Amino acid sequence: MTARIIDGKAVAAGLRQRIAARVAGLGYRPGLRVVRVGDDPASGVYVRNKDKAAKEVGFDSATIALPAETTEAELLAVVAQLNADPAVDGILVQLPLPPQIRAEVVISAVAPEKDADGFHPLNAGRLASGQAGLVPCTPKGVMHLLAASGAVLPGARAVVLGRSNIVGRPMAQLLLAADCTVTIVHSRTRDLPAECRRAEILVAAVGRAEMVRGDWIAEGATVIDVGINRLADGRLVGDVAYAEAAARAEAISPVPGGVGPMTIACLLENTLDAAIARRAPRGG
Ligand SMILES: NC(=O)C1=CN([C@@H]2O[C@H](COP(=O)(O)OP(=O)(O)OC[C@H]3O[C@@H](n4cnc5c(N)ncnc54)[C@H](OP(=O)(O)O)[C@@H]3O)[C@@H](O)[C@H]2O)C=CC1
Ligand SMILES: Nc1nc(=O)c2c([nH]1)NC[C@@H]1CN(c3ccc(C(=O)N[C@@H](CCC(=O)O)C(=O)O)cc3)C=[N+]21
Repeated sequence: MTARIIDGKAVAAGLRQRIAARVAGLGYRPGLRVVRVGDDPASGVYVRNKDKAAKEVGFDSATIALPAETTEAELLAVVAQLNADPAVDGILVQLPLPPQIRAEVVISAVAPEKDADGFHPLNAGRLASGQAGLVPCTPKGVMHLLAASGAVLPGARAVVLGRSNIVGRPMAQLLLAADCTVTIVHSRTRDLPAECRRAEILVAAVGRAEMVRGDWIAEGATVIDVGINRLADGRLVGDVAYAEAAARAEAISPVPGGVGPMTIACLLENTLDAAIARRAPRGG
């Protein structure tokens, strides 16, 4: 058996098309601002891709590039200005930040209703308590991919590999909200291969190139690979050994062309949802 490929590029293109159609009917351009501190080359590519995708769906999008020596207070002042700007619907502060800036302080300073990343503790708390809010883009993109692949979630055993605030934890919350039986595994888990082999749905977000081997995968599982790892030879690989896993899985997402494009499409979706919620408040 060789697995069906879950084509994130195609699913993301479809999502962007639906977003563009909704934007065309609005009568205004949703505003997105991406703030970048320093010039980490990897971030540069992502930031450019975000800006390009946002403009293509009709957003008013701009990147604010600040020097690497920017202080926390200076960054907070920029965030405050964006919070107060009525033309701005979505704010994203690109991570990682330089060491003199505390990421959690900056994340908490973004207005929760403009938090396009869904990283603010209020939005994280809403997700954990089953309330509506802005949801982190990468796990949200994974849910779109699972839906597109036809995976049946209620009652399914799902294993999430990784527990970061950006991917693993919110991923587990979304799968739980979709009625999966969820297990989170991490660096202190005793027997990772055995835990992963129990998964009907496996989401890998560890940041370790090809750590998940073929014999960690149950026959017929759906595998979503969030990992983006650049090898010494320049190749981009996921957290899953793709060929080995594809020999056992029923469906699998590739890297590149899997979760990555979905993350960007969901950033646009969050910004559009934020614009609609903020500009047309219920009862207002
Ligand atoms: N496709 C996309 O759009 C995105 C992709 N990514 C990619 O996803 C991956 C994960 O990102 P992120 O969550 O931010 O990473 P973090 O480094 O923040 O978290 C990694 C998690 O994996 C766990 N882990 C690390 N090493 C091991 C190990 N050897 N065995 C078991 N568990 C381990 C850690 O456990 P512990 O908590 O115990 O330390 C931690 O919970 C990266 O490759 C990143 O590049 C990230 C964001 C977006
Ligand atoms: N505040 C914040 N929010 C983020 O969402 C955020 C961040 N900071 N910092 C960095 C990570 C990483 N990330 C990716 C986005 C798109 C691709 C992507 O489009 N990847 C393509 C192409 C990859 C390539 O060719 O380099 C793919 O996988 O097919 C990957 C990774 C968002 N992140």
